[in-house]
Amino acid sequence: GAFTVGNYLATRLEQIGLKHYFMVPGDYNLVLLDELLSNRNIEQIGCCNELNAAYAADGYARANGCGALITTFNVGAFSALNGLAGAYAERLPVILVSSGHNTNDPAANHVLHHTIGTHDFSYQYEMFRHVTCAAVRVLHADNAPSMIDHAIGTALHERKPAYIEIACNLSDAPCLAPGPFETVIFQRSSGSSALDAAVKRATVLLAEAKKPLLLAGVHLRAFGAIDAFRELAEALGCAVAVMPNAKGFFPEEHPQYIGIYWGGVSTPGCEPIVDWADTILAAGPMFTDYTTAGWTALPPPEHLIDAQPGHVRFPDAECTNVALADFLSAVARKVSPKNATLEQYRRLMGKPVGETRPPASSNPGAALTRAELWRQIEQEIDAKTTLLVETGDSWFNGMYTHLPDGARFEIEMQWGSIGWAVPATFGYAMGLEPGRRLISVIGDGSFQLTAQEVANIIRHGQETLVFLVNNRGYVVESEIHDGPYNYIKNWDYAGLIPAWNAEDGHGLGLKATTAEELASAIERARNHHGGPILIECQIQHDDCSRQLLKWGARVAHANSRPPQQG
Ligand SMILES: C/C(NCc1cnc(C)nc1N)=C(/S)[C@H](O)COP(=O)(O)OP(=O)(O)O
Repeated sequence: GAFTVGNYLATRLEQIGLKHYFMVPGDYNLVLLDELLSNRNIEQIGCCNELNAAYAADGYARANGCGALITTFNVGAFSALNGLAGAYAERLPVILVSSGHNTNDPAANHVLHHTIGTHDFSYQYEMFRHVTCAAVRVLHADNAPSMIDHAIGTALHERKPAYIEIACNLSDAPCLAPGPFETVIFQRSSGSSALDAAVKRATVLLAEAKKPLLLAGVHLRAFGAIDAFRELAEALGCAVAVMPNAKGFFPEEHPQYIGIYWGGVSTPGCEPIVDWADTILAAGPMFTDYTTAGWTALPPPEHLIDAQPGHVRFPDAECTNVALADFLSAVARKVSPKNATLEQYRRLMGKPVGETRPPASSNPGAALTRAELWRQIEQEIDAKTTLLVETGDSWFNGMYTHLPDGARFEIEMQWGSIGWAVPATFGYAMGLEPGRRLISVIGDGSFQLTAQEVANIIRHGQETLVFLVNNRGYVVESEIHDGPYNYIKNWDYAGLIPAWNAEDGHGLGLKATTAEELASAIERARNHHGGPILIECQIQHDDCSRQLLKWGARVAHANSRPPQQG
């Protein structure tokens, strides 16, 4: 039959590669949910709340390329706002669709439920405009195709979230059939002369350099430039470091890899080489207070070629309208090998050592420590594993965990909103390709924000392994600046799993207070099927990474800069 607005939307969501989308129902969106259900190629996934639905769509987008969620007006969308802004920060194309008021209500001067009780219905749209790259309000069916395509196409081009509001009485209104999909997706391209100019400049600088070095940045994945970066690395033959939120974007077993560059908490031997380089080509970096360890790890501008998603900044010029992948590939074809930085690293460090780990604890019955926990986690990571770490000391412990070729790493360093990890774990696993597995490491403090989404991990039988690090509170905060506010009520975390199982779940909750209890819990996890395994790992509050101590001091110092006088 004729297309409706709802199944126009469903067709586009299917065409951008979604197999699932997340939602919480509400009276405004029930008809839209029916229209979406009529498309059998995409599956409707319920979440416990809309913040979790947004985080799940974020996690799904990390595994699948993009994500979507459906909310009801105001009370649903506003919970999702934090998750949408996080998708913006993390450069993930998450599409939020919120149902809105009936198109007759403004003219009827109605006041409506789920609003702040005024006659202005546009404030939700106004708020979402600030955290999306495109925001549209469909208030007439005629405009639905162009508005929906604009929002979705821009999100995919910009690698940022988009907002689509659809009046509730338009969900099943007739609308034109969608045109060919190619009209929606427009690839990021470079101006040919702009690209030539940028490549020429970079080639000259690299030809003059005696000791160039490559630095991988967080935008490499969002803008499809991971392969181009590797091409350039292998053409140059120089040392390659990665920024903390680009971990895993260059293989850690590659002979040119020299580790994480994170200032004073860099992988041993990495920082001196970055400091020694005379030209650093950073590909897609975000230099922030966190990624520069409180501004202590900023490459000097006079040595820096800063290649961003749409432009390249040189010490003395900026070239715009240049796509990152195009730029890196083109430069790769022009440069000649210069391996001085790699040679120097090998003089200093011998074979790449990465982070040296202490040996297994001599007494397996001793109280579990952070070092032993992560030694055992590292052993679980293989080529099919993704390691997802929540904001907390898990950032630092995960950061220095070795990734075998094929392993992946997920971190939300730019937004850093605790509570992201449980729903993101749910969404990531929903989009995971068959044969791969997910291990998530989540602190007790973060877990308490969105824990209930574990019930949906159980509902869908996802066999995710979750390490719940119970160190009795907010240790990152304690190490930056302690106070009574960093201590929380303890939960029986492993004991929650049977509660969420109820009569039909197959989750497994285990506790580990010693090395041997952890080893046996992991062994049981290997043989558990039909649901997630949550291992509550109990360690001391101050048993944190040395990197957190050093990084925390620098971030605390950056936070405490006095206001500029005068
Ligand atoms: C409270 C807060 N950050 C402040 C914060 C507060 N609220 C939101 C939504 N996001 C945030 N980052 C942070 S990092 C806690 O130490 C996390 O505690 P936990 O999950 O237990 O991990 P660690 O103990 O390893 O730190």
